[in-house]
Amino acid sequence: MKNISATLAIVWRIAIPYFRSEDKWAGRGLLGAVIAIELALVAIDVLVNQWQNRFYSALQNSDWDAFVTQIWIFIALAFTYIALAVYKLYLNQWLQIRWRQWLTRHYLGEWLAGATHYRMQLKGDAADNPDQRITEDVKNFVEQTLTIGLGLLSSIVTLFSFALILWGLSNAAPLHLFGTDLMIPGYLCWGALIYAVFGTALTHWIGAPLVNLNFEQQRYEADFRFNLVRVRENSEQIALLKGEGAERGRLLDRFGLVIGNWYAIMSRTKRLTMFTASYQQAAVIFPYVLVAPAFFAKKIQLGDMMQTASAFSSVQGALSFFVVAYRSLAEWRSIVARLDGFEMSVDTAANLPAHEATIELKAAGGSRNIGLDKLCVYLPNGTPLVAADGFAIQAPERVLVTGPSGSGKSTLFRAIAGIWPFGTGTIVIPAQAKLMMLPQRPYFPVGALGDAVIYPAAPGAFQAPRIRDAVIAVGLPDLAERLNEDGHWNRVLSLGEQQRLGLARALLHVPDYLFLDEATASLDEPSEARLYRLLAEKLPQATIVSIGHRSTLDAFHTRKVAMVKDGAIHVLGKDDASAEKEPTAAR
Ligand SMILES: Nc1ncnc2c1ncn2[C@@H]1O[C@H](COP(=O)(O)OP(=O)(O)OP(=O)(O)O)[C@@H](O)[C@H]1O
Repeated sequence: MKNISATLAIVWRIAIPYFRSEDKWAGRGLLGAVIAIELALVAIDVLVNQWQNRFYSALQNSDWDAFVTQIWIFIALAFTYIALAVYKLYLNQWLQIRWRQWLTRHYLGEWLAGATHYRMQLKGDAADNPDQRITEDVKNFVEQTLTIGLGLLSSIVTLFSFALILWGLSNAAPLHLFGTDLMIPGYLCWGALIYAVFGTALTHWIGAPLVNLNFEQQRYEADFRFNLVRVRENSEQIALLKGEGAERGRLLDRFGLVIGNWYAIMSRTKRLTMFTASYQQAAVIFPYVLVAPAFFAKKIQLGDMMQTASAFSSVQGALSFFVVAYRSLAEWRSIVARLDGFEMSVDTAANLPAHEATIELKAAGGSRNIGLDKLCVYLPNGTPLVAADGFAIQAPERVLVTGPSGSGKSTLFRAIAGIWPFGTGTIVIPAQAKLMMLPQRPYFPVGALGDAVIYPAAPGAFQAPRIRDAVIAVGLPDLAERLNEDGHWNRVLSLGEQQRLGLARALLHVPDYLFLDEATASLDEPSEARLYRLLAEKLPQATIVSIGHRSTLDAFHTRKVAMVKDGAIHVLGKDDASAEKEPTAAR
């Protein structure tokens, strides 16, 4: 019970914001219409139930006129039912797509706000496969919440309407046993109730493990899909390393989990279906058994008996809502749990400062320098990695940061970019300063080459000739002619070409601070030198901070700072490797 109310509270928390959003009137209107239709359909069921009594009585009495009248009534009821059923589905689907649209935008907004998506990864796997949560889980949540919610409403209304009818029929057809009438008020109602409670309890007992099994199934499926995507993304590496055998093994291992869990679901579902199917079959005959003695004793007519059977099946059907919907409920609960996990993970990542020791990022007016004060950057598990104190990057100098692999150079850049929260101390950034980070492997969204180069600016933000000039300037005249061509550029271009395009991106965006994290490491030394000279010429005001291992880079920087090991951590510029100097090659 506690579990159910906790799940319902989560459903409420996930569902309600849409009905308070800017689309609330459409959402509420559609929901109201769908509920009204659902209730109207129950009313038609009640009318059909009463019609059954009249119809079978007309048959039993061989009354032709009454029979024809009942046929006309049935036609009218049937047409109304068809119209309502069509619009029930249509409006329901309409509501589903609007709700899903809103929820997807909402989740995308939260997931892609700041660096939340990145921080969620840093904090481990509270929400595995966010892609699945934003696609399938949102879709299924909306669909199933409506199906289950409306099903429940319809069951409750049906239950009360038909319980009243059944109560009346119980009095008209008293329980006739061993030649005597037993006056048990509403005995048909009680019969249906006992039958349904017994069914629900047994269903829950048999089906409870399905909730967890469904949760696991979705996780295994998503993991399998994710690993297939990774193979596709890294297919060149895998082909070069002849890793196909290893990949096949790994993928089949993951698929094995999908299969194993599926067998568990099958076996559990088989047991559940065995019970629910038997239960539903028994429900067909049960009401006849209850009223047959009264019928054979000629206490009631055929019409009464048929109406009773139909009303009983409606009451029993409504009471058995959980029996019938158990599998969907189990799936729904696992979807709700997954969305809840996603929301919590987004929340934790977005509010990391509230929970952990975090680096304070300060925007300073006036100064054009970046300052690192009493800074200690940690790994996500809390291990200190790199420290810097009283360190300033003075605009527009050119700094080369060197240090052994794994000493924390890239992580320090991430901290300065504001996406690495773990640590203590302060990073002061000039207010309004435009920072740009260029990694060794730049990211290009799939699409037109021109749009990929200017990313993250929106398509059209730069005039085509400007983009062309930048691409030519970095030494790619052939690509400058293909700016409108669509492609997966990270896959098509060589790493050196990608790095050149990364620099073209920097030329277009004109940052105040440009951080190059081995961003030219795949170029030969003369090309690297040419590009550094290009940066000096085109971005004279920019402060450039590079990470690199090549000694030839020295010539393009005014200061070289080393990461020096101090105990377990590295310290930035503890004893500056070289004094300030003029960059020889930039002159
Ligand atoms: N998300 C993460 N979770 C756990 N550890 C991490 C994470 N990112 C980086 N590290 C660890 O932090 C250390 C520093 O990594 P970083 O990439 O900053 O090194 P680096 O000095 O730039 O090395 P390189 O010169 O090889 O590029 C490494 O030991 C790395 O394994």
